[in-house]
Amino acid sequence: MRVSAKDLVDVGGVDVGDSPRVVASVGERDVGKLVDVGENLDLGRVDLLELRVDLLDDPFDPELRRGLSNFVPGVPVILTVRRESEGGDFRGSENKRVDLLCKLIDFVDAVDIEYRTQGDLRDRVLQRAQEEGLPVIVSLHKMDRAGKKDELRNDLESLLETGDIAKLAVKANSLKDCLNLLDVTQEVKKELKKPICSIAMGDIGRFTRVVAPLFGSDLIYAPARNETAPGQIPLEKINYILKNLL
Ligand SMILES: O=C1C[C@@](O)(C(=O)O)C[C@@H](O)[C@@H]1O
Repeated sequence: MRVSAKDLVDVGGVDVGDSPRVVASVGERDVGKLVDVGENLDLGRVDLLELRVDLLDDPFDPELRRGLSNFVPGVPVILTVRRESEGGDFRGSENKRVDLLCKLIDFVDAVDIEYRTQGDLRDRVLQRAQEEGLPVIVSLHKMDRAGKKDELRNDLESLLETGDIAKLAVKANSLKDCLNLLDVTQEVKKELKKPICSIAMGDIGRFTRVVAPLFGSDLIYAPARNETAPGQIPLEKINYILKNLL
């Protein structure tokens, strides 16, 4: 296995890899609302922002660039244009999606690309990010299943071979799925010491969103306003739990 990721990854001045970071995920239908979320966000404990551009009614809205520049001063931004098969809402072709990612990369601090993106298109994003000196989160979303431990381990290792931060989000259909994911997260973190994020989506997996950091997961995604994935816990609750329980 050739793991190229560093132990600690700098996302716009925030280190990812040594302690859990809270990512507020912003999913709005238009740029005006997106800017409004940015202006009114109670930062509590928000380390990073994720912009879910695929959730905009018009992801190509020229106003978006203006909205993105200095979105929330001081808080680094991750760019995501999620494809439909992995829980997103982007309706155009894969070429268009990758074009958009590459165009908007100038305005952000990190980019998220799905591992299963067609090879040459994925490489385009990786190369563009490298040119800009930006870290890449390589993500894999299994929307209806998790898989056994071996599969989960392979998934995390493949992600780490491809990008700087590995993000594995799977649908938990049983408590066993959650335990497997936590177990594998702990093992991979212990062995490879690389930045990873593990999430069990859905109601059954909800608790993993706050527990996974205890097992070595480095990112906690929570909605800035609207839920952007099944089973997310509101940001205020995440903050409360981090402050009082973890
Ligand atoms: O990949 C992820 C994680 C996520 O799917 C979640 O389950 O919280 C939310 C998405 O916005 C983000 O891009």
